[in-house]
Amino acid sequence: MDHSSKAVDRGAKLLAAGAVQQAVQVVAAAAERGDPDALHQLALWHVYGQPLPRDFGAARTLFGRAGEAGHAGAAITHAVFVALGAGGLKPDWRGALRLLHAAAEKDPVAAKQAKLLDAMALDNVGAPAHVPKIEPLSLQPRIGVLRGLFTAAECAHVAALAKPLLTPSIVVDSTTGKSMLHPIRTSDGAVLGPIQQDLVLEALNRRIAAATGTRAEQGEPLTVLRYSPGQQYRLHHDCLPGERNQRIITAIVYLNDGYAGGATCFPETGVEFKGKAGDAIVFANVRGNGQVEEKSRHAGRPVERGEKWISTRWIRAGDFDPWGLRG
Ligand SMILES: O=C(O)CCC(=O)C(=O)O
Ligand SMILES: [Fe+2]
Repeated sequence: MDHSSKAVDRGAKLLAAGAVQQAVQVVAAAAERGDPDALHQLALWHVYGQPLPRDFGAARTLFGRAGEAGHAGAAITHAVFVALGAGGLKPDWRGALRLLHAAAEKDPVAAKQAKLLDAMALDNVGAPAHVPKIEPLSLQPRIGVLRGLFTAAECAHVAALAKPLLTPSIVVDSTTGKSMLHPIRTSDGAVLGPIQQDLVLEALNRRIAAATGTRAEQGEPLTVLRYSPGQQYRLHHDCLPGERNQRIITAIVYLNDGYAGGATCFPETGVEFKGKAGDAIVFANVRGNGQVEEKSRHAGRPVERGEKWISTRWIRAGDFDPWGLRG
């Protein structure tokens, strides 16, 4: 958030100085007086679990109060929390839409989201009425294409949401503790988790779930990657070593086209694919018996000219809720 109240600024300074209790007191007192930024700050602290205990139920209530007090971003996050069932409440898609439409009356950002959502044919639980059929590229392993899974406007929306959050793919070397370039992936990336996302993104996540025959709860947060010329994703497997709740399916939506290079390829199958903006490639990372499918190894070839934008959804075997958002 660009602007914040005096109390929130003071709280940040106190926190930085190690005066944790005072920081919380100052911000909580302002929140009690109805300061929207202070209410929002308390909500975020309950999400981070620092300096307040992690509590998605409390965060949800505070986002709601901050939104009602006029904090536009909080109203949007509140709608997402309602849709997701954050804090152990029942997911409520209709309720979330009502909240967003109410916010849209005053906030142009919410209005734009509402417009994108209004253009989607969704049922009562936010699932799409129609999804494209998977066109097979390979049967063993299963690799297929979903043409036009996202519209051009939706692709632009996802990219715009991620853009300010993109950071270079760096990893910390476990022996030296130094940051270094990621050895496998050289793109810039952003993870659109519950507090970065909006209802449009949630509807798209539900569309990916419907199109892959999975439940949205199985999905990791949507990740956006941007490759500049020379950047690539070297040959890898999406399964995680030793993971019990494995990444069984990957769905990659191409958010743009027109760049040179950058095809997605599966060397062990001969499949090489480059989608048009809005197309998705979907593939299985495990076999029918749940064992890792080695032939699903793949790479994003180096981009030669222009920028390549994709969003990836890694889909787990079971529900994925590492923060206990749904209680
Ligand atoms: O950039 C690509 O085409 C591949 C991306 C990828 O492998 C992934 O996101 O898991
Ligand atoms: Fe991958």
